[in-house]
Amino acid sequence: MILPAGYALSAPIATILLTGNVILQSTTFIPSTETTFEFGNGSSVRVENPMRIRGLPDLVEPHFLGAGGGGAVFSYQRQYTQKEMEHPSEDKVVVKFSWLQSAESVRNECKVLNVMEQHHISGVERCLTQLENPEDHRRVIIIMEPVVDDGISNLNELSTKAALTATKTLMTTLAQMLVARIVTADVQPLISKSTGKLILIDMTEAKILPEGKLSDIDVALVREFCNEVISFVPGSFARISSATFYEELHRIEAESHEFLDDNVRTIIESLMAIE
Ligand SMILES: Nc1ncnc2c1ncn2[C@@H]1O[C@H](COP(=O)(O)OP(=O)(O)OP(=O)(O)O)[C@@H](O)[C@H]1O
Repeated sequence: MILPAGYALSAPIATILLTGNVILQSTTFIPSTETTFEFGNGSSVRVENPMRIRGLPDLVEPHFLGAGGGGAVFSYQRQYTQKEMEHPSEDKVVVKFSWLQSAESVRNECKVLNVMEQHHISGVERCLTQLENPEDHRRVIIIMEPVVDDGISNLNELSTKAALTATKTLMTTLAQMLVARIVTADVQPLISKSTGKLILIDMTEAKILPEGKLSDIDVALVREFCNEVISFVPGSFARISSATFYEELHRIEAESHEFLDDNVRTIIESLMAIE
C-alpha cells in the first residue's frame, strides 16, 4: 500500500455514533453505526455500517484498506438475503470515498472501468456504481470489486507459480488495454500472495485515447504505461511475457477486428525485443 504521509489515518476511529436503531436484515440484527475516520490531509470520511445503496445488497463490516491521492478505500461485506444467497457473486466490495479535490479523478476511474468492462478487459476492477457522498455532494463514492485480501504489489515476492500467473494476467491486460486505447501512467498491480491472481487498481489517472493519430503527449503516455507495466515483470519471465502479450493481441485482433495503433505497435515492439 502506498500511503503518502499527508493521507495517513490520524485516528483509526475518531467517532463512533451508535444511532440506536436496530435493522432487520435477513435473520440477523445489525445495530446501525457511523464511524468517522479523520485523515492527515484534513479530510474526514463517515463510514456507515450497514451502508445502503440502491440496487446492491446491504454492505456491512467496513474495513479500512488504504488511502492515497484519490481517496480513502474500504472493503465491505455484502449482506445477502436468504434468496440472494442462492446466486452469490463476489462477497466483498471496494468502497472508495473521494476527497473534495479528487472527486473528478474518482469519477474518471469509474467511467474508465465501465468502458473497460464494455471491452471485456480482464485483470482490472469493475465499477458497480457511483454516488454522491451524503456528507458533501461535491465528493463522490464509487463501489468496485473485487477485493484482494492478501495483496502485494511486487511480483518478485511471489512463488514462481504465482509470479507466472500474475505475469500472464498482466500481459493479457496490457494487450487488451492497448487495443482499447486505454492507458494510465500510474500502474498499480495488486496480487494475491496465495494465488497470484492480479488486478490493476487505481484508474484515477487513466485516459481513453481519442481515435485517430496520437498526439506526441499521448505517444509519451503510451510509452510510460508500457514501460511501467513491463517493469513489474521479473527478468526471468521476459520471454513468456512477450509470448503472452502477442498471443492475446492476435486473439483480440482476430476476434474483434480491432487493431493496435501503428505507433503503439512500434513502442511495444521496441520494449518487448529480447536479445
Ligand atoms: N481492490 C482492492 N483490494 C484490496 N485493497 C485495495 C483495493 N483497491 C485499493 N486497495 C488499497 O487501497 C489503497 C488505495 O487505493 P488506490 O491506490 O486505488 O487509491 P488512490 O487514493 O486513488 O491512490 P493514488 O494515491 O495512488 O492515486 C491501495 O494502495 C490498496 O492498499
